[in-house]
Amino acid sequence: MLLSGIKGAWRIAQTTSVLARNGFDWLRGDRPPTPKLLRETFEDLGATYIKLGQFIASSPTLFPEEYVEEFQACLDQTEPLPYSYIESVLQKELRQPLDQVFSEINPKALASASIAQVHAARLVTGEDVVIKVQKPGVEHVIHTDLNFIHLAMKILEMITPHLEMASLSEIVNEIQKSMIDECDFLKEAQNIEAFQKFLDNTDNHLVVVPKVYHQATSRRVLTMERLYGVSMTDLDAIKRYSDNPELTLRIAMNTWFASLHQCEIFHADVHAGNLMVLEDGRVGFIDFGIVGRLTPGTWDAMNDFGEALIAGDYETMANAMVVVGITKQKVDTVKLSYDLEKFIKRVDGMQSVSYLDITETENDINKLMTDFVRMAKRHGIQFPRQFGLLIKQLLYFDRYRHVMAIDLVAEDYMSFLN
Ligand SMILES: Nc1ncnc2c1ncn2[C@@H]1O[C@H](COP(=O)(O)OP(=O)(O)OP(=O)(O)O)[C@@H](O)[C@H]1O
Repeated sequence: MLLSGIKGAWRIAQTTSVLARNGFDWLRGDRPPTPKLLRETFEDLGATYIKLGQFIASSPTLFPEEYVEEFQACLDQTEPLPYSYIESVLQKELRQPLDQVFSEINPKALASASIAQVHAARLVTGEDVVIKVQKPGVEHVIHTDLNFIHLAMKILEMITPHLEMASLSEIVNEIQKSMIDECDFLKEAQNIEAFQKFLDNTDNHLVVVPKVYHQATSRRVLTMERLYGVSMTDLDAIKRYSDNPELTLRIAMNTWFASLHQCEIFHADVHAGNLMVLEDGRVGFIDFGIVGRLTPGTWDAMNDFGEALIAGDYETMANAMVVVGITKQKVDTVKLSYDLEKFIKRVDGMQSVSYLDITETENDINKLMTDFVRMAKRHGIQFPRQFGLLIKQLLYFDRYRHVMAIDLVAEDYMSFLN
């Protein structure tokens, strides 16, 4: 889509003024901006750039560690927009009087991020729902921000000088595609329903995803069943709803692992805030905006990796890493297996940690991820982003396991993997 008309012109003016305010002289030179300056600028520039920042934060396999680290702090919680704006999006999108769809909508937002705002509501048919409403203008900005592509290429080129132009433009395309996907709530609805189908196929009644109400859903409005419970960040609250928190976590992990090869998508953003323990003790998965897809080859290698991990067979793990990664040189798998052993022992040694705080956990996990990626790079292996998402998720679950003092035996891992 072309950047056109007054809105496009306004957006250019807006971007230019933020850049000027933040002293973006570096754009004309060769020196990259400091990670902090870049992050603050992205936050000022709004949704498109915040998403670019989050992409950098979640891609330690691609970007330098100081940027990945700094962008963990890229804020995606914003002041809620006044309800009148949200109401106008709802009216435009649902194309019918709102009181024919909802008997009530709470004007106070439950949550507000750069792309969307979430409100609690009730359908005229009586069901309690939440409505995720895209903020006005977001999709237009993301579709038409041509100067975004230009600027993003320039920024990425500066912070990753070792990457070739071809891979850079591939990355920018991937970023744009994932942003556009995240703005299409019909896609998110499809992801939720793909996961539901997987739960049905595997007879899994212990995990739920919110039911989607299609009569009140569009590209910019997602109306779904309201799940009542607590997020998994709150260990004490979990204990209130579950007699057996270990089992609850086991169920969440087990389900996620099974989805890797039995579901067409996997949830690629399962931090504790997106996992809920419901009042009846079941586990709820929410926020399917970021998902991954595994190719059968990656799944097989991942499976080998997992089985070798259980058996303590570091050389087979090293071979599996070579299969998944992109290598330009011959990898010395014996040396790699020594480094892997050291790494796994370090992860195992982090048993003393006893918090589930989201930021702290993110920090620790990113540190481990960075080290893992650095180790692979030292051996000439570059991982695709999907594999990075997967390993990060594994480290997350490993952290939950330690925090909840769950002693998983080898059979547990095996059952997760099969
Ligand atoms: N089905 C639901 N039932 C109850 N609460 C929900 C539901 N869906 C979302 N929420 C609440 O709204 C918050 C934001 O929802 P969601 O994560 O889908 O939006 P988001 O804009 O992608 O936010 P973020 O990316 O910051 O997590 C959740 O953390 C949760 O508190």
